[in-house]
Amino acid sequence: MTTDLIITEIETKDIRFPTSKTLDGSDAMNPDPDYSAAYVILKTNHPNNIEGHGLTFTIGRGNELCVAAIKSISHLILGKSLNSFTSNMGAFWKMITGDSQLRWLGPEKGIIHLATGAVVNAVWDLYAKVEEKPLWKLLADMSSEELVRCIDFTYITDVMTPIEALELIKKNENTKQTRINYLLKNGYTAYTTSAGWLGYSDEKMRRLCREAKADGFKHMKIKVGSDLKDDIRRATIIREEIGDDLKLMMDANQKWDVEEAIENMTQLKKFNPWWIEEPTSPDDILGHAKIAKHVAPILVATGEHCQNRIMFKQLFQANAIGICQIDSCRVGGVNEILAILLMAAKFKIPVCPHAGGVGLCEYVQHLSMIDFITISCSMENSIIEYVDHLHEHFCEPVVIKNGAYMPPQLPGYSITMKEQSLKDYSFPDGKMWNSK
Ligand SMILES: C[C@H](O)[C@@H](O)CC(=O)C(=O)O
Ligand SMILES: [Mg+2]
Repeated sequence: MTTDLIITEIETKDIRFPTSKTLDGSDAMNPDPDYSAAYVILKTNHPNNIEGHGLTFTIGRGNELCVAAIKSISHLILGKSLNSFTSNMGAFWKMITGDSQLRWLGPEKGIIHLATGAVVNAVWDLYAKVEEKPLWKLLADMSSEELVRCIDFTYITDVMTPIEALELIKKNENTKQTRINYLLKNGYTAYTTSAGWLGYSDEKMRRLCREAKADGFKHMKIKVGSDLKDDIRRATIIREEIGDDLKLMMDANQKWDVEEAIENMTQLKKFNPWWIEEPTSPDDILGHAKIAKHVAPILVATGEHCQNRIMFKQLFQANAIGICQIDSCRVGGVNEILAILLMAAKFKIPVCPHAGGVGLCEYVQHLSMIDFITISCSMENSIIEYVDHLHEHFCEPVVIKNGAYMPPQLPGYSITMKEQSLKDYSFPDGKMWNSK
């Protein structure tokens, strides 16, 4: 069937969850997010009605702009066969990001690139469903040559060429199965952000810390950046609850200027944070490098707002980050993620994906697993973010056991939402938004 599978119709949806009511997901820069998804469904002529699903994450207002951008990209794939894309996934990605008129809106950044992420991920979801494999397995089963062919190396060949990528992947090709077996048995270590949202009361934070510890988490992240005195109070509480053995990470969500970040981290270093995340503007590569130099051995982490592989390349080149936080839909989907994973492996920077958002945990587990199986082939200092929200809306929600993500089993990219959830949380007409 693969050869004749045609994308016959493309549906988009504006899905929003009112998380601002409970302040889940709140941080110093984003005090009241409504976790949202610009959602796309690729319908096909498959006899079993197989569909490709994808989403890009936003935090509420403006989600409609991403939906509109997805609609604008749709003409590039409507009526085409899946096989015409999967026969050369790198060329497919170049085609999607290379539309001569749409490209002006980026290039490869902002709303148009968020929409690209949704569409590209939906095509990968469809591909994996048709092949009847979870995405991580689809990628793991590719030959090194096939995997490298998925990547557009434009603008990164000064750091990573296709030949170098092939050498890097081939080195560990023969031991892939050992790592797959390891994952199936032990999973991939998760860390939790769920206790540390900025809008939570001290009591709630204490309770969630205890629960997270009991659930087996060994790493926790808290939000900082609103007021230094509050940051110190909250960090004190967290350390009281989790003790000195568990690793603590801090996330400032871009709140500080460069010097301010250095000064504030001087005050916060007594809590022994492992990393400081998004200390300043995501576009300030030299600023990150300066902060990294001054706050060492605390590592600088960033990526959830890093718009493309070229920015990641420069962060690596400038020694600006010690942790690479890929985001499954901020950049243009799976293909671009593979390029970033390869560069991270070359620079020996651990990858700890961003997953604070609806659907992001479901997405990124596949990416870390493929990194471990075929690219960096290491889990040293690599952990996946976990947030305890909205998983009930997915057909295959993440499974966490003893603080680790277990490999997804169903075909696809785990991002298909339940029909009822898509209906109820549709904005503005779904029953959760329109109670009239
Ligand atoms: C607005 C989001 O919840 C953001 O705070 C997530 C984030 O920074 C993270 O998970 O890291
Ligand atoms: Mg963050």
